[in-house]
Amino acid sequence: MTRYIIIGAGAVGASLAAEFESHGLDYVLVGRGEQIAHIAAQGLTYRRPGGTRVLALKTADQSSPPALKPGDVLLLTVKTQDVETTSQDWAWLDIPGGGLAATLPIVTFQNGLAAEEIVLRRFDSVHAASILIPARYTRTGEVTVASTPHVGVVTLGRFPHGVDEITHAIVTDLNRAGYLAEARADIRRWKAAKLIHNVGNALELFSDPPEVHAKTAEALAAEAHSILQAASHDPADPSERGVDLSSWRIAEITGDEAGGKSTWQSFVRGTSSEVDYLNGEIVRLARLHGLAAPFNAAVQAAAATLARDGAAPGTRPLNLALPA
Ligand SMILES: NC(=O)C1=CN([C@@H]2O[C@H](COP(=O)(O)OP(=O)(O)OC[C@H]3O[C@@H](n4cnc5c(N)ncnc54)[C@H](OP(=O)(O)O)[C@@H]3O)[C@@H](O)[C@H]2O)C=CC1
Ligand SMILES: CC(C)(CO)C(=O)C(=O)O
Repeated sequence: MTRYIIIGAGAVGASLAAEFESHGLDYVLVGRGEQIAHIAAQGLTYRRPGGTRVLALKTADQSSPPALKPGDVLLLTVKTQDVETTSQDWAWLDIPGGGLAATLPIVTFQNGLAAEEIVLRRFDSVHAASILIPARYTRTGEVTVASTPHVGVVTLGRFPHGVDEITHAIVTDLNRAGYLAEARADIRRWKAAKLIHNVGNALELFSDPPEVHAKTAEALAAEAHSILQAASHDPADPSERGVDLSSWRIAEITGDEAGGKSTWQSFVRGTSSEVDYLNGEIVRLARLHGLAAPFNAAVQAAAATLARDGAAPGTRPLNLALPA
């Protein structure tokens, strides 16, 4: 059985560990700070639509990683801004008995387009995952996943393109663990499609009325789509999915307010946000191609200044001037 080394014990990583534990897959969850110390000592409080469980998980602190074995697969579930350091820390670890961790397959779960390019500098077998999951981590030791009946939807492919035996084996294990997973040879198109959605994440940080947010989200997405196309990214269309999402839905879980995407969670926890790799990726691509992305640039700057000023989410309007 493959052992998965899940690096990053937040919303995506801890929920993967909880599902692997519940479905008999082998794994170790590697985290840092209070979060992993709490999970190791008291278990993970795992909230799902069917109820809340406290799960004892196999854990390690990043300061003393588990001894690696040939056949291990690394699942990278940190935010994009932590991918450079994390992949450097892991790539050059020895596998006792021979070889370096850089020879092991690694799966990048990050939103945006940057993670795979970073990891590919050190790892050969890079598998990119695009994950749709309403996972929330705002309280130490606790993760909520409100979707049902499947935990999340994962599209997975070898980066930059193709699928291999390892891709298929990981997809099989994710399906066993309760995810709706499929292998795709054109994973960059799926990552680009998800980014069009994620450029709207930052809107939850601002206090404008919902109808203004809805219009702003449309403008951000349209701008992202046209810049991605200009940069030859050809985002996938949802109709191309090989899995049926018709029964997949988000349920209400008592005790958690609605909304709360990953960017908002970072602000609530007072940690760094991924905005420079979401809206900032669109801005970067626009600049590389002699174009402009004014809406995404404005949202990136507004989120950055909110963080710079240590202001809480929801305390300022965005006040973005949209075309009539
Ligand atoms: N949350 C969600 O619902 C979704 C998230 N995603 C994407 O998944 C990726 C992960 O997001 P998410 O799970 O929300 O992020 P979280 O911030 O919840 O979790 C990341 C965890 O990684 C930890 N970490 C950072 N660096 C290291 C390190 N060197 N060693 C060990 N642990 C480390 C962080 O610790 P610390 O807190 O100390 O920084 C944090 O606990 C992101 O790219 C996000 O965009 C995609 C779909 C949905
Ligand atoms: C929850 C989801 C799927 C919504 O955009 C996400 O990708 C995020 O929170 O970053």
